Amino acid sequence: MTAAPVEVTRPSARVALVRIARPDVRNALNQAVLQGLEQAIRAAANEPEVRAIVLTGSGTQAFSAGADLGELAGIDARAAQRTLQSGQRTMRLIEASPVPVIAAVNGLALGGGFELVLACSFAVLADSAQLGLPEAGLGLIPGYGGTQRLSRRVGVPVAIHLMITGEWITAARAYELGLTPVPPAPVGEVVDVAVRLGERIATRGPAAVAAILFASRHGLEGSLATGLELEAGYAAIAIASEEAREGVAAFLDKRSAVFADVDRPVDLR
Ligand SMILES: CCCCCCCCCCCCC[C@H](O)CC(=O)SCCNC(=O)CCNC(=O)[C@H](O)C(C)(C)COP(=O)(O)OP(=O)(O)OC[C@H]1O[C@@H](n2cnc3c(N)ncnc32)[C@H](O)[C@@H]1OP(=O)(O)O
Repeated sequence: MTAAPVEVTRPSARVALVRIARPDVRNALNQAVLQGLEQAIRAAANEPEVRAIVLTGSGTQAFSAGADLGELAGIDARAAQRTLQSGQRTMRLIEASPVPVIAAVNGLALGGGFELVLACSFAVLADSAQLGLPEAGLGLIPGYGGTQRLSRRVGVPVAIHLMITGEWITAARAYELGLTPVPPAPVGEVVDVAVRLGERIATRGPAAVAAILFASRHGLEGSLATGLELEAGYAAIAIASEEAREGVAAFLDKRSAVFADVDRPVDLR
């Protein structure tokens, strides 16, 4: 019997802990994880006594290495679209949760893993953590909200640089960029720091907390919704592309991708 890819525990009465449990593949996000996260967050947010949810990865190497490239390699266009929509739905659920979700980033957060951090309302980074969006090197784009949420955290120039170069940033650099106001913590303490933050949040009025989360996003809501639609459209183009097939195959073959020249850029009309 395969272990559940998402585990939920209760480190304190008011705080639920949701852990991605696929350390052998750096907590990669396959469909089972995305659905498990959706169920876990929905269930925890619907428990009246839960005032905060901490989300982390198993092991100390990765929070999550992003979408499961092994699962992506063999899927057809319809399944790819389903995967895209499933991930977007999970991120949106986390972002819109009236009970704040705190990412306890215990290691690498790459691609969809970084997008998972960006969907959370709070983040505590391990000082050994690194974050990056390598999708363009796979012929993909950040399709789980990264093109919209990163720029809203760190500004468009930095977001574009990170998405196109695929460069990783350290936890210290992420803190400098304002990705989180919480200073990096030792990896062995990152969950405890996040749980303590959850307990502090639990002392605030739960209705007030939910209202602040909704109101603070409202200003972005319209543009965010439009932006996410635009991203979804371009992600759908990318996932059906020869570039993506070559990028994902190259990763799995443990070789560098060789992308053919394009005769024209993506239709920008
Ligand atoms: C075919 C046409 C394309 C169809 C596309 C359909 C798309 C559908 C929707 C997508 C929407 C976008 C979502 C998101 O924005 C996109 C992504 O997240 S893309 C993934 C981005 N992540 C990465 O590129 C990271 C890849 N991993 C690495 O770079 C390295 O593994 C690492 C994380 C830096 C760790 O390196 P090491 O410590 O050296 O360890 P290994 O490399 O040996 O890894 C150990 C083990 O884990 C497996 N693994 C790691 N990452 C992934 C992953 N993302 N998916 C699946 N498996 C992963 C790795 O293969 C090793 O396994 P083993 O070889 O031991 O079996």
